[in-house]
Amino acid sequence: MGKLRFSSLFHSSSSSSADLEAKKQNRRSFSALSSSLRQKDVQTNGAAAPPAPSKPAKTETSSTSRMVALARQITEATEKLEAHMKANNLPMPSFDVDSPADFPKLPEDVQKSRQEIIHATKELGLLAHGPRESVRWGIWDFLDVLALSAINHYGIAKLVPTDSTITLTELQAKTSLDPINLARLLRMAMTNGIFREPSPGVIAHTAASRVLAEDENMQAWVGFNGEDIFPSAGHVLQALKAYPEATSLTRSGFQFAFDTVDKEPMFATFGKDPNRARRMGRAMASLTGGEGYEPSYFVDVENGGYDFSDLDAAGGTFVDIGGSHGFMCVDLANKYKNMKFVVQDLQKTVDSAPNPISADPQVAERITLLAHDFFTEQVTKDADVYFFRWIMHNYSTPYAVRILKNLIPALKPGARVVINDHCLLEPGQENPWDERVMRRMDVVMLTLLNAQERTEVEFRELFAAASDGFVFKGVRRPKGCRMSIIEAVWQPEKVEKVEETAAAAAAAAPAAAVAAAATEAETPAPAVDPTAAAAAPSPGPGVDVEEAAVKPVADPVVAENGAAVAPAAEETKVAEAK
Ligand SMILES: C[S@@+](CC[C@H](N)C(=O)[O-])C[C@H]1O[C@@H](n2cnc3c(N)ncnc32)[C@H](O)[C@@H]1O
Repeated sequence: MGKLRFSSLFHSSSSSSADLEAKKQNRRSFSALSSSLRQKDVQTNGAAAPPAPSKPAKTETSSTSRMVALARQITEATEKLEAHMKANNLPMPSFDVDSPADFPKLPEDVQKSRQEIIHATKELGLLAHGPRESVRWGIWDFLDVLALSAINHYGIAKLVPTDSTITLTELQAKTSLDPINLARLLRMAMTNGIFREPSPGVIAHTAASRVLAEDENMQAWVGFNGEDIFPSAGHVLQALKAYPEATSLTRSGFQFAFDTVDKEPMFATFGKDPNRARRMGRAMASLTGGEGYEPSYFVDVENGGYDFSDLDAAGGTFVDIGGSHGFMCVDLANKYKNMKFVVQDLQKTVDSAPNPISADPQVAERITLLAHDFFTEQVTKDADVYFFRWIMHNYSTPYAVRILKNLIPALKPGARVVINDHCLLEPGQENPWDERVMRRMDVVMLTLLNAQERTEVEFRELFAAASDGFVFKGVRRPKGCRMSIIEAVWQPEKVEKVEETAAAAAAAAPAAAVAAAATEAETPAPAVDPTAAAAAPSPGPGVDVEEAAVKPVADPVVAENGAAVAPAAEETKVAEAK
């Protein structure tokens, strides 16, 4: 049950191609299963219909008309956006230092126009550059990161007054950067609308550089990207060459960049450095506070969020695993007045949560914070919902399967497992803005953690790999939200049925054939996870593949904030949480 039946999938392949296939499957999904499921999923999963596919790419000969079509689209969409802003007395977008840093929440159709402008200007720009020049200069984008990262590191934005200007010489006196390097970095950033130079040698803020001066979470976001992700990205090729399967938490670009290969996962490194950990925490706050990620999308039923009315009527229990400081449970408890909530996270996170968790006692008394490591068996038994938000995408398949398996001993029939994460659509199905963000996030996950964003098929396979008892319910996505709601329900009778069928087949088959089949089904593919291979002898027949892969790093360094976390001392029953 729940074992990855690798060898049966490719028993006819040569051993080297089988190795390769096993590595691929361990990383992303089980491709043979994927292709057979893909068509069915589209028809049966109940997910919100994907947006209309973008127009097929035009051939070179029609690029002139495409350019004009894009220009018209940009004009129309811009006029629509501007009309809305004017009609509502909203300030027009501008680089001016006093311009608002964010758009207000726009009606759906106006937001769509805004997205069209962003996408069509990008496409038009690419066409106008032409293929060769686009590639030549596209690869230089890392220099934008370098300039912004240096400006942020030296805190230059905070040294520039918001209501006047400053000369480069004056600015230099306030930093250790000499005027020449200061000027070249600033002028590079100015090509992206960050700072301006109203007269030679005189620097002033734009709206964007002002954000950098005033928004601490944005400073952390730039710092985390520039000083942690950027060096890691520069080492991904090295990591992939050394460990092409790219599943281990201790062999990603991050470890190659910071000399921690086979020593510790990124979160453990951050756990030893409070400043770096704090910066990442703030960077995450910046990200998750951004457009399309607000927790309200999950709560707002009218907009496609999750409706817990039935559970509320029954006084049910919701467990937020890796729930940080419990903000999602606070939002839900504000809406649902009878449900109980358990927020589980690592000890350090639980210890730093606000106390009380809400100023409203009716909310606070229904929320329990509990130290629990999700790489150990679930301690809150018989809850109605086990919820993971921004968790699964931090882990490659072997780890993610282990996390799901750890739920099983606590699950009652009908228990729901709800994941709130990105869910990748087929290329061209996603709206272009979200597609860009999500594809980038997928590669960030590879860079730092050898982890990944997933498609619906891959989520389905994750549950299937954990146990046949998880019945996949599908994926849906609240309107305007970038995160999807992925759900499975625990139906243990399914496991029993599968086991009965297997037993009946065994009884009917000749003993020798059954023995051979069993060996084949349970023998893991070679080298499924390099961490396992390095730390333990190759697992033999009957060894659970994911277990072998996860074990060496699950204890205890896998803890995301780096704490060496002991499993919770005692089991917590739902009753205790009430
Ligand atoms: C990316 S954050 C997501 C937080 C929250 N769910 C949200 O939606 O913002 C991951 C969370 O998982 C917690 N975490 C990491 N490893 C963990 C583990 N082994 N057991 C429990 N929680 C863990 C972290 O402390 C952090 O709060």
